[in-house]
Amino acid sequence: MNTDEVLGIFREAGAVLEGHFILTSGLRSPVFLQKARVFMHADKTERLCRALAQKIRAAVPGKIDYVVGPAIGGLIPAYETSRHLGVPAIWVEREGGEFRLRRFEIARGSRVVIVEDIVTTGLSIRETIECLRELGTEVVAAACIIDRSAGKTDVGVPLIALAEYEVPAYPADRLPPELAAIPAIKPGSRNI
Ligand SMILES: O=P(O)(O)OC[C@H]1O[C@H](OP(=O)(O)OP(=O)(O)O)[C@H](O)[C@@H]1O
Ligand SMILES: O=C(O)c1cc(=O)[nH]c(=O)[nH]1
Ligand SMILES: [Mg+2]
Repeated sequence: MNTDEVLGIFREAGAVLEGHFILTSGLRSPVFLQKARVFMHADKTERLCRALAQKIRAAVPGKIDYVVGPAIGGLIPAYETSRHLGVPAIWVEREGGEFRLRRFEIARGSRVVIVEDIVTTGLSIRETIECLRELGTEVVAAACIIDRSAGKTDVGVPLIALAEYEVPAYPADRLPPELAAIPAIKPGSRNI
């Protein structure tokens, strides 16, 4: 599946929003990919995640013990991708602001692949890697549906993106005037 097809699915679902958005990194952007509007459709989610699973299989040699999704955005794509990989899906979720594996036990040395929805700065994936490494697991790769950095983000492990789509993002004190003129909203779940 190529980038146009992935973006086509997002557009068809009404998931490409325009306005003034506060991203999880604190950056501001005129575009927000509201993945929930895609993931509400099982057929669209299946198409995307089957293709992502194929890309992961081609890129990751050896066994994968678990797929790990960072909640909330990673829950559905991690689950659906794991179904196509034939391995269990678990998740990390925030407790006191930090990602924790609250509901599962995982053996030290387990080989895991993180599956995210969207990557902008890679902050959420790096936080997930930190949590998983503290548990003694081996993070063999991370994957996402759309990489908004278009390959520029370094998360410290190979990042497998189904699509790369570069979208502008600005520090809050360096907004272009047309963005500063629009009230900002924060759609994601960090700090709520
Ligand atoms: O690469 P980054 O700069 O970390 O940005 C991408 C992250 O932002 C979103 O999560 P968010 O924390 O907004 O909450 P959500 O998972 O509930 O959507 C998205 O799900 C990714 O996890
Ligand atoms: O960077 C983010 O927080 C982010 C960007 C985006 O387009 N979609 C999303 O869910 N999160
Ligand atoms: Mg998220």
